[in-house]
Amino acid sequence: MDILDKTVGAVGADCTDHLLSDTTNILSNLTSLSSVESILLAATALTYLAPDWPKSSKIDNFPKLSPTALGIFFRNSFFVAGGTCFDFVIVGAGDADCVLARRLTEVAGWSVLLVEAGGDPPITSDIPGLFNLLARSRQDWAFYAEYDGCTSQALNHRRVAHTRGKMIGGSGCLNHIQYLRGGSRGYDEWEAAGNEGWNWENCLKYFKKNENMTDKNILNSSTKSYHGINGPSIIKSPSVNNYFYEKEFMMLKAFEELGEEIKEDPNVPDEIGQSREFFQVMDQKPIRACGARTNLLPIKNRKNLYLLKHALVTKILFNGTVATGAEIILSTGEKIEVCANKEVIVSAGVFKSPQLLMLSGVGPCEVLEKFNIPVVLDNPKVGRNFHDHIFAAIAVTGELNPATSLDAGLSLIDLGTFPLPLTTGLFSVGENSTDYSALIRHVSFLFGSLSPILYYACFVNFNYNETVCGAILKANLLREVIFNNVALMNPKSRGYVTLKSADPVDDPLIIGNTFDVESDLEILAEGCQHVHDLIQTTHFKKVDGYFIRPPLPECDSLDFGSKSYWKCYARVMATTLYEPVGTCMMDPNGVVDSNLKIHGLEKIRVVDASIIPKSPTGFMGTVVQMIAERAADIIKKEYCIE
Ligand SMILES: Cc1cc2nc3c(=O)[nH]c(=O)nc-3n(C[C@H](O)[C@H](O)[C@H](O)COP(=O)(O)OP(=O)(O)OC[C@H]3O[C@@H](n4cnc5c(N)ncnc54)[C@H](O)[C@@H]3O)c2cc1C
Repeated sequence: MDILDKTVGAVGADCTDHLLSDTTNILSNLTSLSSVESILLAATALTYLAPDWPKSSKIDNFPKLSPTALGIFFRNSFFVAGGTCFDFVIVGAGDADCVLARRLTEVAGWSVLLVEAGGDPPITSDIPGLFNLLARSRQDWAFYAEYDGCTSQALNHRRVAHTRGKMIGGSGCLNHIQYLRGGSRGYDEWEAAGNEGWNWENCLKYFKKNENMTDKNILNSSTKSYHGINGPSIIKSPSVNNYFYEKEFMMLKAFEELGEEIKEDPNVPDEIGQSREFFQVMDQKPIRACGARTNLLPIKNRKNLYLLKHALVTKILFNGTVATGAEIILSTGEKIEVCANKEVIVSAGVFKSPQLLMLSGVGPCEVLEKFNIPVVLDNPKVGRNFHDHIFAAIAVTGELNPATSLDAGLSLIDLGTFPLPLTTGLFSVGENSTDYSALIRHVSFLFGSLSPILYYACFVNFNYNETVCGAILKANLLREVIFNNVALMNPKSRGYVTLKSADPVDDPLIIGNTFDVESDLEILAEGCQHVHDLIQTTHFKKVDGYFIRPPLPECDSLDFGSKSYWKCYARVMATTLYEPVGTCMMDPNGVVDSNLKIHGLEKIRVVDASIIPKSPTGFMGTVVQMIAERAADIIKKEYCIE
């Protein structure tokens, strides 16, 4: 039985239940396009060599020995025995962990063990244009939120698909590597909520510390002072060819006609404006420059760095309220325990971190009791405050030009043209155009006609159903499609993550509560309507561009263009922009304090996207790397290391 068949809750009274509609003929023809993708993949793979990722430490039944001493003799093949002690045991080797590993192992006297459930990133991760293929692959945890009976009916199985990386580098190795920090206000709000030191000025310091901006235009501009040039994260704008340059310019112009300002540099803290995109891409080669490559690879031979791959942390061990280590299941099925002299750092991401804490006895008492988990600390906030940048897609057609498919296809090989997104920007809806709470971000992706990548993006990445993707792919047979992600930046609704069972191998239970607060839906609906108006601009009129209106049984009886239509559209089309946060919230009354230590416990911190109390308007990978940079400094300071 398909795992998804287990899902699907009750359908709300006012929501029509239309699960999967008729498959179109077109669609079945288009499935053969995956062979195009295979050819492109094979051709592109030839131009790459897989990097020599750090080796996993060997596991043996050695008695307790100093890992540092062993490391001297067994570089890359040292032993981690049950009971071995490290100064820091880090759960995960994801986006935050790679930064932490780099910074903490700078202290030669500290030993650091990363325990990662996945293995090495595959070649599809290296090639930026192929990141779509990683969704639902072995490297994706592939979580799904529960159906709430009322939203996201246009998705397969009516469930939001939460892709999360399961490999060295975590989600950073399958994300879209767009580099966007967001506005200053988002960070200042963290401090205003009682999280001392987490303000824009301080965060900027750590964004810069992490950054190696290589874009010549930015480095020669007045915004240079906002950027770092000595950090590990390589940032650049893609060197676009004429085709993409022209399209980028066209989109910026179209948004300008809709009344929006054009910005040269999206990473200065102004809130509102449209700009082209910046990415984490290697400087000379178009290879993903995610945290694993830029932070972990360069330090893989440090003698105080230890790594266990294909190893799942199943429990944090406590002595009273003091964290002492971790229980780990190895790929062989063997269970071992390691101990942490200084700290355990939980960095397993927004879904797995709260799950692991609960499995270890830290969380809401009633949940722990339900699953017979001995209580270490009753904290009702663990798993709460879950929120995301929810988006609805507005797809419009561009030029009627079959030849562009060649350009789009070739862009996978000529990676100088990657990535496909053209522009991004923030705008505000509602009567007050500077209303911060009503901010919307759009990301516009261009797909040349007959694009296999659009097929993947629609079905696999965004998980839209056959009816929706059928309409979009039909339009794409002969025309370019501009796929706009219209995303809510400051949602008030909050969901939660909790346990499905006491089995650490089980997925956590994810409840989105997406539009619990009605104004969230109203703002997203207005955003959709605004982006739909692109078709009224000069370029789109010239090329007879149109909005690809997918058949939506829940909405089709409503007046097209009315407020109620757009509200219905936004509700039914709602899905994730992959930026969930908040489940181990940093707050004086939350889960961690401003030093990221868990309230009420000792020798344990959380450092990942789960600590974000309220989503800023940037992309979360960018934000998480900054958080890890600052966390490393906080830790060093506590141990009096300069
Ligand atoms: C498809 C997609 C596109 C995105 N696009 C962008 C973008 O363009 N720009 C951007 O800035 N952000 C983007 N993001 C968001 C960004 O990638 C994430 O927010 C960020 O990487 C999260 O980092 P993290 O450290 O919190 O978690 P992760 O990077 O997910 O790391 C968690 C790690 O812990 C491991 N783990 C979990 N549980 C255990 C356990 N029990 N034992 C051992 N290991 C465990 C996981 O396997 C994983 O490696 C995107 C995300 C996705 C999924």
